[in-house]
Amino acid sequence: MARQRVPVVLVAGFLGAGKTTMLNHLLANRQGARVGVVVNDFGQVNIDALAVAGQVDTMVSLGNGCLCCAVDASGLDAMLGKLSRPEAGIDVIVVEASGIAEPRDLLRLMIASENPDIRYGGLVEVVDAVEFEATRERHPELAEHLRVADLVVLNKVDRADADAVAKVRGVVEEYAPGVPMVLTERGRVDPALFFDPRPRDSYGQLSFDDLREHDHSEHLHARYESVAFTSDQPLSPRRFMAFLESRPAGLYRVKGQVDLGAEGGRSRFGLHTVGAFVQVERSSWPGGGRRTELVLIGAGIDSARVERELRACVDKDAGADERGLLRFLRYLDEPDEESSRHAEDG
Ligand SMILES: Nc1nc2c(ncn2[C@@H]2O[C@H](COP(=O)(O)OP(=O)(O)OP(=O)(O)O)[C@@H](O)[C@H]2O)c(=O)[nH]1
Repeated sequence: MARQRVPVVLVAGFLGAGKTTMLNHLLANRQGARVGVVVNDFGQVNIDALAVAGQVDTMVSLGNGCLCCAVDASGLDAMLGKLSRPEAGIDVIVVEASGIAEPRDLLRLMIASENPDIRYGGLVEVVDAVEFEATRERHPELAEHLRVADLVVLNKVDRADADAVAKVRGVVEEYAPGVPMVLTERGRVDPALFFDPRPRDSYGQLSFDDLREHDHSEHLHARYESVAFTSDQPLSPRRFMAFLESRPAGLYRVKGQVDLGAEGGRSRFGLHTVGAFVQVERSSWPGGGRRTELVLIGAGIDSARVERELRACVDKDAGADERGLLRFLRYLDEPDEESSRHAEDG
């Protein structure tokens, strides 16, 4: 089995948009997952939630100043390296950019990172629905931030009326066509958008986490859809690649394993996509046999259509399409093969 890489989620957004509020919500609702946090200033982060997870010693403060200025590639890499060590047992790392950090630079650092223990977990841009117009005027670079985002969290919708929210949505969609968007109050996104909860049995003994009061505001969670797809027959590499390359707008994450009918030992393809980013890892099938299992998560996606499109990829003769498979291998993330890439680059 391939080593589990720790996803690194980048959270960006202008001053006061609600990044820290969202981070605290994630910490309070992390369902057993261990969260590593990198922020400039811990002042408002719910340290209790981290303390409960026993992660205090692995927290890394950047001190004063903007994250992008404070770290060069090796600086952030070193920090991520510390947090992603298998011994740290962390399931997800959230990097909160300061109000003035350039998300594009962070994204570059992430994509260029050679740390084998991490993978890109998405760039989330938190947008203040009330202040959107004012922020846009003051910071025209907001357009660029939205363009590179994998997910837009349109926050503070409780403070804007429906017309105003619709208007902001329209502008965001213009700047970031096809980028999934969730509407939130107090940053209450569903943590499953970012990371997977830990299976109960991996907790071991009853932890503080089990005793803690959880945030039961389920109904306030931003809505998203999740589609599970399985197939005992292999998928045609060509058709599956076409599906990946024209993923429906709104599809934020795809994760799982794919059987493309390939022969040989390491023919299980583990797949992670977030936004436009695609990462494929190769490993052996476990004893139980081969089977495609995918979970697709998005906001405003047509689940029936996604399932139909995937079903149409099923091809019992998939293994015969060696050329198609070779093309798919471009996505492979291995040191001696062409590494994973951002779809924009290709
Ligand atoms: N009404 C309302 N207030 C919110 C919401 N989200 C956050 N706030 C408030 O907005 C203020 C700013 O939120 P923060 O989470 O600190 O924002 P931030 O993006 O981390 O801010 P910086 O770190 O300064 O960039 C706080 O007073 C929050 O309580 C929301 O959805 N609705």
